[in-house]
Amino acid sequence: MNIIRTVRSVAFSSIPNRTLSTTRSLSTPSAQYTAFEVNDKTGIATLTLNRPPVNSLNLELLTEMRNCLKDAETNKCKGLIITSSSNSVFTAGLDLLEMYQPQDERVKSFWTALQSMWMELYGSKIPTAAAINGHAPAGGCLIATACEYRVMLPNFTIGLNETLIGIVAPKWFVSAFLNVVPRRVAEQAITQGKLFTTAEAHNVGLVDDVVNTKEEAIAKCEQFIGSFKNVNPYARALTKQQFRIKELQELEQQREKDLQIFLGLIMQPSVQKAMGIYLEGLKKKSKKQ
Ligand SMILES: CC/C=C\C/C=C\CCC/C=C/CC(=O)SCCNC(=O)CCNC(=O)[C@H](O)C(C)(C)COP(=O)(O)OP(=O)(O)OC[C@H]1O[C@@H](n2cnc3c(N)ncnc32)[C@H](O)[C@@H]1OP(=O)(O)O
Repeated sequence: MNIIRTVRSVAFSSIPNRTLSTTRSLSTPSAQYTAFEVNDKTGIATLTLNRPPVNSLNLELLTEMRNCLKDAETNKCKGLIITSSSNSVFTAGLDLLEMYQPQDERVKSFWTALQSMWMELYGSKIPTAAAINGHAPAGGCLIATACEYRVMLPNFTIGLNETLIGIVAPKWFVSAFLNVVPRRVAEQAITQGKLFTTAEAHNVGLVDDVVNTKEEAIAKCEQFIGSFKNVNPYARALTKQQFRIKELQELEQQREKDLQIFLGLIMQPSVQKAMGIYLEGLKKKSKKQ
């Protein structure tokens, strides 16, 4: 891949207890919806989702996320932090327009890219952390739970709300959720399509910490990644794999079947109708604001 390296100085003087540092921006020429930077001092990469207004995950954004993750691993970064450029939305989840009245080839590529992105993030060798600085419904929660650590800002929401849209969260969405939330809480919440407030999410273990600002969230993620500094990275990666291999193998072996189930479900007229109504509701709400 053709990686452009630029060196960009970032003054951290406004952040207490931080020495001046630099970040390298590694970005592919086509990067449109993401910013990817590596802190030269800590070796930690930050992937910022930047697809206004709500960072909904379309094929291009998913592809860019995969490229960033690959860059972080190839460049032997100490860890990866995922965050958002928005002040109110981490990501609104999958771009509903990819699934509503979709084109055949595009929707297949879209779902396949989502599967790949999830497997690469969930199974990543390097430590991963989510600085959730906004709402994280559905696919947003999927990305957060694929990471090893989550910190969230107050008064936002997170969860798997698919049933409220008339769609079903696939098993692999649920499996990562189950890593952090007790089974009974998960079953009730996901069948109800519940979105947890930050405080509720913290209470059930869906997020590990709550802080007030994005800077504090990034610092918490750095702290988490830094906690592995005395751990052999190879031993760490293999140990992580032992915890996650089952879900990864399950999806890898069922990829085609999972795609066909997805297509079968979203192409049902009743599902298309429910999605259309949901989208319309979002648009009406957006116009009122
Ligand atoms: C056995 C089963 C196996 C397989 C199953 C198969 C398939 C099903 C699996 C499919 C899985 C899907 C997971 C998903 O991620 S679906 C997406 C779920 N996301 C949501 O429900 C979030 C919807 N959005 C919101 O609630 C709000 O937008 C949000 C709280 C995030 C932000 O609110 P805010 O007030 O800041 O913004 P809005 O005014 O609401 O929105 C601005 C514009 O953005 C559009 N929008 C919002 N979300 C989406 C989205 N997810 N996709 C596309 N577009 C979105 C919204 O319509 C506004 O548009 P305009 O009016 O400005 O044009």
